[in-house]
Amino acid sequence: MKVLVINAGSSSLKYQLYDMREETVMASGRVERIGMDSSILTHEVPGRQEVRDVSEILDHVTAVKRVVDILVDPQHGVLSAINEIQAVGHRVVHGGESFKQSVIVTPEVKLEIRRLFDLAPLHNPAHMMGISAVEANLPNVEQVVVFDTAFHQTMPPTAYLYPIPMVLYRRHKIRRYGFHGTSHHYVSDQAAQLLGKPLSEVKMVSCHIGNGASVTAIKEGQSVDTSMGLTPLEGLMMGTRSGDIDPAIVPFTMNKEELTLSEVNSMLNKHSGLLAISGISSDMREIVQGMDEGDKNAQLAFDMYVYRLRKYIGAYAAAMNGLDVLIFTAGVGENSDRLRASVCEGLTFLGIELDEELNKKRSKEARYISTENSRIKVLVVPTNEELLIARDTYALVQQAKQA
Ligand SMILES: Nc1ncnc2c1ncn2[C@@H]1O[C@H](COP(=O)(O)OP(=O)(O)O)[C@@H](O)[C@H]1O
Ligand SMILES: CC(=O)OP(=O)(O)O
Ligand SMILES: [Mg+2]
Repeated sequence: MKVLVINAGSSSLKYQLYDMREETVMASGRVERIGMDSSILTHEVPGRQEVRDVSEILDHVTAVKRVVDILVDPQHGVLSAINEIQAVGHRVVHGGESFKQSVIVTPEVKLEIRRLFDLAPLHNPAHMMGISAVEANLPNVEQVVVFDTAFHQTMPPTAYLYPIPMVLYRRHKIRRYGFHGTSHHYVSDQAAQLLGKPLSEVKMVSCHIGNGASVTAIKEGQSVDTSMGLTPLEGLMMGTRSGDIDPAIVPFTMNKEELTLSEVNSMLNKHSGLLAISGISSDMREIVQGMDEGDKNAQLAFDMYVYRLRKYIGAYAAAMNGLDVLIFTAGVGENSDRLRASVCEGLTFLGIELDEELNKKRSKEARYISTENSRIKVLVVPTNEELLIARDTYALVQQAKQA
């Protein structure tokens, strides 16, 4: 079976086409700047040269059409007809409390995703556009949605409730949901395999450090706490997001600076984090470069980022009364040995001992970066959310066929 995986954002759409027989990626790519003056489609087929196409793509329906067209293109494509795509799996960031696992898309499921627009205004409307765009272009294909929140539905109320009036939870479902669950789930499985131990025997802290960043405490293979909350703003300092701040800063700043709700939201989501402190960039590569050139603000941004991450790791070790494995994943976690070294430097009291050589080695494989004697094992595990989405999609569609 061929499964197309789609991660639709507000102005971008990433895709991967899988052949599920061997779980191979046949093609992958992304459409960027949807709805802007010139959109860019980048398409890659393993072993062939990357294709870049600049044109006007005004909406997600057109974006999916372009993706389908290039997949069947005689020169750049990998399929002879579009009906070879038998199922489409979508990443959906917010599944609220309704979805504890992936599901086949039905009218009820779509209604529920719409109901959750309020809780993930940057993400869910874009995912819904992706789903509708597939309906328009591939009308007879089964669609599956895989939620970032699903893996975290095992958290106990002590972890997911906020100490605010309970009526807000009852009326509006204000609670911690957590995100990047597909990634935390995938890397914890991979880590257990690498260790050769069942998940039931290990306490893990998984650090997904990309553009968005979150930490999860995983006990017996289940998420027991995670740093993102009602929305993907809480927790760690990120590229452009503040992470944890005193909530009183919101009304105080609104008052002093005469900001509207949407302005303060934009300040915390898009103009904070590494970008705000460094004044340079939200990209960790540029921060590290700035540090090396002696830029004090870049150094401060890096130090704050590390300090806040280290505090979460300590907190989650306490939350689980122990820690056996620390995992780094996603763009920064997989690629920045500097970040990993700095985080671990302050965690020797826990029994973490990093192997400098192993930490510096570059590889696409899951690997140890701690010394043999390190009491807590430290791993780098490349994430693969798309593969988990493809697997869930395949499994659900197979099940539906047999039913
Ligand atoms: N070699 C590197 N060193 C430091 N950071 C890196 C490196 N390569 C990528 N990154 C960081 O990874 C981030 C993207 O991570 P990624 O997980 O792909 O994010 P997302 O999926 O949220 O878009 C970039 O913003 C960049 O800061
Ligand atoms: C939920 C979230 O923050 O996702 P991303 O890291 O893709 O922005
Ligand atoms: Mg990501």
